[in-house]
Amino acid sequence: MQLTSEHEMIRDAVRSFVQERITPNAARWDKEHHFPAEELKELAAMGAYGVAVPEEFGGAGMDYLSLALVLEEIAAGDGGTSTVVSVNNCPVCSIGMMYANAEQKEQWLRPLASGEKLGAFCLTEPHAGSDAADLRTTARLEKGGEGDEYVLNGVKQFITSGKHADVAIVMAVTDKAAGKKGISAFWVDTKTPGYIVASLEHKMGQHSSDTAQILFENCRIPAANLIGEEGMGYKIALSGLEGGRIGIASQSVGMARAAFEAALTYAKDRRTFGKPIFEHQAVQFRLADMATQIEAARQLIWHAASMKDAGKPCLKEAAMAKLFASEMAEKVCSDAIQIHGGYGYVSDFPVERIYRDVRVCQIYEGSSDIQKILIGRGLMD
Ligand SMILES: CC(C)(COP(=O)(O)OP(=O)(O)OC[C@H]1O[C@@H](n2cnc3c(N)ncnc32)[C@H](O)[C@@H]1OP(=O)(O)O)[C@@H](O)C(=O)NCCC(=O)NCCSC(=O)C1=CCCCC1
Repeated sequence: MQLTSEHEMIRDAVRSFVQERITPNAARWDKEHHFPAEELKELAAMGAYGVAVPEEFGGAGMDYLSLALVLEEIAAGDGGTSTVVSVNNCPVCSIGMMYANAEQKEQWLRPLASGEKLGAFCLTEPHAGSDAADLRTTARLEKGGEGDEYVLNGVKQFITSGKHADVAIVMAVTDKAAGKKGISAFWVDTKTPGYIVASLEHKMGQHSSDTAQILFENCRIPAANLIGEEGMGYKIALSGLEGGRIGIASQSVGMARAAFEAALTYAKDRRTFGKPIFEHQAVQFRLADMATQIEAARQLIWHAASMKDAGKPCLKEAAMAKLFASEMAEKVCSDAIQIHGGYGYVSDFPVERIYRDVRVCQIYEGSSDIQKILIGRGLMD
């Protein structure tokens, strides 16, 4: 698949920004666990927070293919930064586009898509990751007084941007007896009393993005914050994850590309047995495999994104892209370390950090095994 000149322009604009403002800082952000608020604001001003959201709702008015390109470029500079941007686009803005009513689009979607506010997605719980329907967080409707309110109680785990987000989409049980159909989705202003950042995870990588455990303790929100209708929350969450998986696949390709480019540069420079190691066929074959795998993943992503842009169902295609790209990226980043030899294992070279950053792509937004479940189901259709 080929890009249009408009897509190339978007990619090149983000690439220039990333090379200037993100790549040179990524190692320091990793060491200092620094959240790049300033650079994220600049990305937001470029339209990166709501790439596929129409301009009438504050977005950049582009498409999912553009979003894939934007996320690949950001991830090539820094994995953690791309995760923050990815979540804000999908599932957060995509859920806003698909399920918010007109008032909610104004109140919640517009500031998120324009980059005025940052979003988080609260689905996972300490005991409910892959089995996402097994939620215990509750939302109890209380009528009267100042107006009808939902009262949220429970714990959410591994929440990207949980500390820095202004807005969270939260899935909670409104009718325990109804199982999957008893889950509802809500907009929550993170300044609401009872939204508590309980702790921050100490992660292997992606230190520039925060991952928090969030406690909901009698967190009272207006009943008007319900997204869609009661009982629609699980479906809302799963449909948001579909686009999110294209995003995670794209960031996997971005990180793999960065590791590959570092390995290629190193291989041309480093000499053994009287010549650059690039000229040893064992190293050249490894690089050839890496380049091929990256391009194959990219094409799967562009295919899934184009289907989404055409309004076609693409659950299977998004899962294939996410599965292939995240598995590929871990292998490519590992090979990039191998080409660097001992230097690949120390933090003087970027591949050590990129390998730590990319590893989680096989786990979050649905592990590789969950993607296989979705692909398998798609084969039955
Ligand atoms: C696939 C799965 C393991 C099991 O699905 P079940 O069989 O229960 O669900 P099933 O019966 O298939 O479906 C329910 C309803 O939902 C509709 N629908 C599904 N997909 C879609 C879709 N794509 N579009 C529209 N509707 C959809 C489905 O039709 C059904 O509706 P109906 O009741 O019939 O009216 C699911 O639980 C899953 O996926 N886990 C991984 C969670 C998981 O991935 N977290 C990740 C948490 S977030 C995360 O990790 C992050 C990381 C970093 C960035 C931010 C987020």
